[in-house]
Amino acid sequence: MEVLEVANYEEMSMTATRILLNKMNHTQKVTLGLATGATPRGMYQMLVASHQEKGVSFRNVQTVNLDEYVGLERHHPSSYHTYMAMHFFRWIDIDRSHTHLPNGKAEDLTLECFRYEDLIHHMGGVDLQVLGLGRNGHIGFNEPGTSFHARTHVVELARSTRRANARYFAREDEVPSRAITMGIATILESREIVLLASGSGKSEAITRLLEGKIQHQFPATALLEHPKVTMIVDREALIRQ
Ligand SMILES: O=P(O)(O)OC[C@H]1O[C@](O)(CO)[C@@H](O)[C@@H]1O
Repeated sequence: MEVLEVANYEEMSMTATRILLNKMNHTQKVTLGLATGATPRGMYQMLVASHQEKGVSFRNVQTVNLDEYVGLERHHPSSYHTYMAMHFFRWIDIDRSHTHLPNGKAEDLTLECFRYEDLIHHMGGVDLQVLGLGRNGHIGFNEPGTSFHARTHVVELARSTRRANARYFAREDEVPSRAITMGIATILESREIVLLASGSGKSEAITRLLEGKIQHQFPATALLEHPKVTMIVDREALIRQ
């Protein structure tokens, strides 16, 4: 795992943006795995700016997102479908039929998980996966204790995760209790992974990850098994706990 230490959130976002644009430049049709949450927002802003100000095109890009809440309509203001549209897709020239998220409203959720896995496979796999990091070490919505062999599946969200994400809902009890997420095995099949972390809130998680021991109670340590991971971490997140 390569660790890139950067000064702050802006520099983290800029470094991630550069890596994505470089991948787009060197691959004819690129499949990006995308994440939500507060962390990648700056990166999306910079990617949008590169389209609007420098004419970078996303026509050769297809995307798959890591996760979506179960039970939310795609147009719900707090769904990840809405997040992606508002922060990224609506501002760029990507073909919207090439952007994919799990359907949290599917009647048969098990079937939806299989469909999503199949879709990723037919897209040729993920060239570059962007990840945020949960304070409890989750990646996607893979909570502590999740099998590293898991593929796309339905998860019960940890209380701490629901609490952390309550800021995106009117009330904490409106945060869905379940989500569909790519599994750790699905994530590890990406050809390349970029993990982003910024701020003191992530420093405990980063300290644990940098210990370098694989622990099922800390899902992000699964990344230690992947041959091409770049971690972009700012100074605050690197302060040892
Ligand atoms: O970037 P944030 O908001 O700190 O969230 C970290 C992680 O938690 C999630 O928001 C899920 O709880 C992920 O989507 C994200 O990668």
